[in-house]
Amino acid sequence: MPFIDQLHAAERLNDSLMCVGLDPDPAKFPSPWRGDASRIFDFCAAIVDATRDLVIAYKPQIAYFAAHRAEDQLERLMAHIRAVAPQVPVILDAKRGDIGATAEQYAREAFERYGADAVTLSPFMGFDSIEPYLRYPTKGAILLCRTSNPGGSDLQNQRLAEVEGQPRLYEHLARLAQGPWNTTGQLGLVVGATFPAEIGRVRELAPTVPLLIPGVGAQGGDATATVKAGYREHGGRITGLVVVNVGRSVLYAGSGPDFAEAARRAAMATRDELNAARR
Ligand SMILES: O=C(O)c1cc(=O)[nH]c(=O)n1[C@@H]1O[C@H](COP(=O)(O)O)[C@@H](O)[C@H]1O
Repeated sequence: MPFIDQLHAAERLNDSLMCVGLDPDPAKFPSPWRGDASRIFDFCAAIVDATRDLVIAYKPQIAYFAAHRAEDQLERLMAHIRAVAPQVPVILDAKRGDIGATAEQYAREAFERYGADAVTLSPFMGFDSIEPYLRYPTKGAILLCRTSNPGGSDLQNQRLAEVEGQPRLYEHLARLAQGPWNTTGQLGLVVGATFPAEIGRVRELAPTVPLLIPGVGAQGGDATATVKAGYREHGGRITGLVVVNVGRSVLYAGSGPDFAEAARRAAMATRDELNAARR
């Protein structure tokens, strides 16, 4: 099933707009496992087991695995998610961006080695750096557009004097993703929850592209404002989907042996808050 259909199916199944970001940091693990990178799989698997009926997607961030030489644990985690939550799509957060020949290898890594359903990409190098991912016609490619970090404004908010109407860079990207770049219909855009006005602007320019929205929770973004700005429904059908990522506020909700139950409670509260904002 194509990535975007998978998102819609998981949204219906779990009544959820919430993605749990799997960013395992051994320094923050519960006490018996604290500091132990060999427990990355165990930690993430416990979070998945506790939240698999509450999410629209999972988003493992590859750096948290690679930094600890734990790619084998990421492979095991991908297999675990497929086994216990087969209807939940997995977005590999890798933020790749390189020339076509190298991008082919990154695409192979994301989709064939890890079996991800979608991958995050930096569009800075242009369409030919995105195109190799689009050769996998059912896979998602989610382009950084208006990121949640303060420095996101440095480039993304600049106006493009050469383009008619002088849109900002992120606005230009939103138009490309809605239109000419979306050759497979499987593109998404990353927009930070820390900039709700820009979420609304991206939604205007890209009315049907799913938005992956990180920044709720630890980065201070507001769940309700995020949904109001980006989510759209028409005649009982979702026309503008949002996939709202939460990482640390769920993963580290507890620090004792009951960490998975604490994560479930935090995840439930966020899912319910997101749902209340769309009803
Ligand atoms: O692409 C992303 O996922 C991403 C884009 C962005 O603009 N901001 C952002 O925080 N992220 C990722 O989203 C996650 C945020 O985690 P928390 O701040 O702990 O909820 C991290 O994995 C970041 O790498």
